[in-house]
Amino acid sequence: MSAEVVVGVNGIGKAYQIYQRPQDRLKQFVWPRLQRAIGTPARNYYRDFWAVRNMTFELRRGETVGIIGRNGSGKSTLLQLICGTLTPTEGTVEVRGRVAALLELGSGFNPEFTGRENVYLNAAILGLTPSQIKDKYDEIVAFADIGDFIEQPVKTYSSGMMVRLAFAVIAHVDADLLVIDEALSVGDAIFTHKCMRWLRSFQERGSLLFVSHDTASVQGLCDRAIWLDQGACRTQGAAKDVTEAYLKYSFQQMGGEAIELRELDGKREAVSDDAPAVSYQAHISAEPNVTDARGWNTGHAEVVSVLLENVSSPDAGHFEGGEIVRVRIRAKAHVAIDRPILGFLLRDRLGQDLFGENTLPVTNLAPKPIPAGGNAEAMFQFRLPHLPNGHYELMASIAEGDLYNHVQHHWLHDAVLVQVSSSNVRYGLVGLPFQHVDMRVVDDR
Ligand SMILES: Nc1ncnc2c1ncn2[C@@H]1O[C@H](COP(=O)(O)OP(=O)(O)OP(=O)(O)O)[C@@H](O)[C@H]1O
Repeated sequence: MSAEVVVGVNGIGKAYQIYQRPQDRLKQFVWPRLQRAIGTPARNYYRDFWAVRNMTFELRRGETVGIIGRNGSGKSTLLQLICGTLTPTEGTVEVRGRVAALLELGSGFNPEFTGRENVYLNAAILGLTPSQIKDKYDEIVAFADIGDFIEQPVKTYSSGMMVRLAFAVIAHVDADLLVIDEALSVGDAIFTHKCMRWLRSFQERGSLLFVSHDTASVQGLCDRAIWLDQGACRTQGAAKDVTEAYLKYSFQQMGGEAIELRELDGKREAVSDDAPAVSYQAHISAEPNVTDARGWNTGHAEVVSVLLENVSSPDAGHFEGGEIVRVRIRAKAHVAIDRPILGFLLRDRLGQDLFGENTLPVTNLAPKPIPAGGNAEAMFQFRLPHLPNGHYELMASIAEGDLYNHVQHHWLHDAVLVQVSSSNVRYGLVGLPFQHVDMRVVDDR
């Protein structure tokens, strides 16, 4: 296995023994031994069911690979084979480095132990020494953010709390490979954002295997994807190509035999007709979160308030896509800041950057120094895009310097929490204000 390969899966397969009737299990236990003892050929009372078969692939250092497929297609089995919690019936798996896995909910936890005891147990299983665990314990607990429940038995946890604790542990064990099985979907929006942010920073140094039914997550997070179908690899390749093929297959399955989805070559004539505009009503609320926001600071300057407000009614607290809004960021300089830059960025629940801006376009040529103890306010006015339903975070920061060389003095990941509901935008990251959508039957036979 080359030095760059973190996981090498070679012709791996896992077969389970399936018994037609309960008594066959007993027969299988007794007869083959007896038959061997008397020297007659032993017969089996089960059939092999291959949950995974003939899988071969490599995961390279720094790569993120997504695994998609229908229920029962073998995704969890494959991950367990890679993590070593299942033994392959055939083939080999080689893994280089420390592997941390978030598999089935609660697996790896002893329900009778408290959160604290489970942190020690899990981190030790993952190879940390007791003193390393002691050093990281406070960080793990802060990341999990489950309050006093950390001293309660894990059997009293909600599924969200369980995943918080499990993720907090795997995020602090310096793993080379992370294996994550769908588990994040039970966390709440704020925690999912936090995990996605953490995963994106982890991707810069480690490798990730990620199972999800959500093709958008796989496209957003993964370089490559593997589509499993009935235990076998149906296709693997660039995440975009594989997820598109899977999506087409899923729609085909939903439509049944009555519908045939055929590939289009993209060379069709444009249709241009007058039609009514699409209405994109949605409820968007924005909750300022500066005091509870996560991030970092140098102590030189501080973002003191961030508001997303409707220009026509700033106190309303809610608005719609397509309206003119503004982001107002107020910052205080604790020492003199010669070349301040204030900026913001809106991110979706997967941590994908949707849009943002900073003051460099106006301050790069004409810096506006803030004296020590002074304040500055930046305002960005724009037409709010139409957004799909979901939770978003508005990041805000104050930095010092220029485009290429700057120090971020105060960075708040979630300075404003934005929630969009009842949106008509169903596809993509943002919706466009379509001017015409129409359909007519054209009789050109
Ligand atoms: N212990 C077992 N004994 C017999 N069959 C098993 C066992 N564990 C899993 N299977 C079977 O193996 C197949 C693959 O299961 P697996 O859990 O890997 O699928 P999956 O793709 O992760 O499914 P899901 O998306 O529903 O989580 C399924 O048909 C399942 O019924």
